[in-house]
Amino acid sequence: MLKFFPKEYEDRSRFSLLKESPIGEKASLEVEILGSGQILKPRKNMSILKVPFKDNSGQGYLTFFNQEYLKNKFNIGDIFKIHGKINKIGMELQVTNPIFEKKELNSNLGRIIPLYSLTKGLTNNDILKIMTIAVKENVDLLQENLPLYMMHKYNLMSIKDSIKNIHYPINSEKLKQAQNRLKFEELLILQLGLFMIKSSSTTDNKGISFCKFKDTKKMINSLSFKLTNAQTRVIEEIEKDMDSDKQMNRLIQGDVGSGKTIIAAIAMFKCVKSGYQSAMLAPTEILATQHFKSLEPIFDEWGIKCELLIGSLTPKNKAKVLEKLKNGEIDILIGTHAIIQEGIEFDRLGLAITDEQHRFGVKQRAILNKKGNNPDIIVMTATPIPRTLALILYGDLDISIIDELPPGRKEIETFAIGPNMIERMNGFIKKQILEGRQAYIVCPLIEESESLNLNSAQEIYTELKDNTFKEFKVGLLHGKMNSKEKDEIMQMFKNKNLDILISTTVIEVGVNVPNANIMTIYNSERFGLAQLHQLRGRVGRGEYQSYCILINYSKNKIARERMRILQDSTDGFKISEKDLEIRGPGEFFGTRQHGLPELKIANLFTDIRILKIVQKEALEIMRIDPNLERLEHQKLKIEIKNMFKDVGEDLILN
Ligand SMILES: Nc1ncnc2c1ncn2[C@@H]1O[C@H](COP(=O)(O)OP(=O)(O)OP(=O)(O)O)[C@@H](O)[C@H]1O
Repeated sequence: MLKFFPKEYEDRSRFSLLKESPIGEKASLEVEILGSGQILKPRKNMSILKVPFKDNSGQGYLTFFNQEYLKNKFNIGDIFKIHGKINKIGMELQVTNPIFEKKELNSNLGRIIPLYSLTKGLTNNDILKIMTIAVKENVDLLQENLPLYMMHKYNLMSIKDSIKNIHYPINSEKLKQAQNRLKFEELLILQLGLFMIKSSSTTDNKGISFCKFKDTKKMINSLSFKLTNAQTRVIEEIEKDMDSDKQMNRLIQGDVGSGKTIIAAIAMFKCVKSGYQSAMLAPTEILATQHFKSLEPIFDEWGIKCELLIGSLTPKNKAKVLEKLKNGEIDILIGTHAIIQEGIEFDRLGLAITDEQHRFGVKQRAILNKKGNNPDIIVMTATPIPRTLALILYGDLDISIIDELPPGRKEIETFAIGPNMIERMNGFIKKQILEGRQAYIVCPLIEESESLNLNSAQEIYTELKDNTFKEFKVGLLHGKMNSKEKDEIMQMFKNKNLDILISTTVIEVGVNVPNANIMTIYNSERFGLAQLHQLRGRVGRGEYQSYCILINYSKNKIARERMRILQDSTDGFKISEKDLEIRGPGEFFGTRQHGLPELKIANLFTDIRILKIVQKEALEIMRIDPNLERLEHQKLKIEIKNMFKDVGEDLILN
């Protein structure tokens, strides 16, 4: 009970005067009852109890709907504390269905009231009552998890006072202190846990040493382009990991178009040349197919056998691929994440490459480890995350960053427009197509929806194909199509059999069609900035000047400001930091999606200030006491195990 924290608070500590309280908002008043209640029956099945009152500013009525039984509670001259919404009906001021309490029973009014998550049959008042007992009878049993030196250093509130104040705040300042202290502890436990998982998974897991094949230079030299300095550096980091016999767990972070695919290819090349198999897992079938089509010819030159495994294969072909994989005839398997879940056996899996959308937690690693002899793991991400957060979200991985784009890329010109400019925009698209280019048009929905007033891909497709762009070849792509249909459309667009591709966000990650130079996004206000940046990254991948047009349907100031951020910057890191600043955590992924334990009180995004301090302390603890063996750290260790139990990672926290 004590750790069942309120989800929010209602400040009923400040009393106001009736006449000064804003109409339509909740207020706390101290009132004197002027007369007995009157019951009105405006309709059948409806009664209104009206009780006249006054305070120092004037008179009004408490009104209760269908609660006649309350009539006897109010007697002339009684003083009540009340809290409710102030309404003005004609000339009358009313407080509708207020919470009320006789003055002498001072408990739930006149203070900051915690509001808890409820479920059917359980009211906030029930919880308040139980919590009062729970706190009273148990709070003294609590012991500090945080080491004393840390409590002193940051002047943190004691655990007993924190728990008391979180459930029964004395005032808003004490509440803040209590919250900060509990957040501090929770974030520290999370961060320490992640650091420990990282050290145990890198120091304990003996992996494969790929030193038989040290030199990837030949393959690199045979490429049609020269690697950027950043790519070269990242390859060196990967090779170092691969040569060592520790299991690699590395995250490669690179902005859109920074050239991550080729890095994956080079690592797989090294793996295969050392006598092992490699798997590359993509988030969508479209992407898996694309990787296969671009990498297969490269590997073919080196006599490396590469296969694609996706849902649209016939059972017969699938069985063939699986058979060849098992007996070692296939060197590289490219597919979606499904390929590690299904009953697939490798002959000698040495390296798995995946993307950030599926965090490789212990469970996934365990599956993979079983499929090979602790294969190396590379996770790729194009989502730029500020370092503080990367340490949490990927706290168990080593991080490499590709902070440079291939040379010769032209900056994408970004425009934010209103719906009134769509016609002009279409004119511009026509002109570009006539010059030989192609365009993407992205919509937030697949089909029309009655409840959401948004553009759907289906609608826009019909409209553009039959009218606006009827002289051009227009295609439609969305997530509900089967993989064969998706692949066909994607292939047609790649081969320039389509001029315009209308799509939902299924094209968001990784799609690479260098001839396409216009990205148009309907209802851009509905997307996250990081997502818009990803979508924009689908253009500007070739030699042509590229354009991104954001159609913003919102008049809201923040929406306009967000569009401006995209117009002003093409740096993914800057964009995500700015977005966090103005929008807060909303659009960024939650901890759950990353397979992290659920937090009870801290928020990774809004509590970034605390997180930064905590990270410094966690690093220091790891330096002086990596296994948390010192007496003052032992309670933390127990809490870490508790926290990670839900995600199954307590297993490796010895
Ligand atoms: N060093 C380089 N010089 C020139 N072109 C490069 C270089 N590295 C990669 N490319 C090309 O740049 C394009 C983008 O590369 P890639 O698809 O690997 O990007 P990415 O990092 O995966 O981006 P995204 O996250 O958008 O998928 C590809 O056409 C690729 O061939």
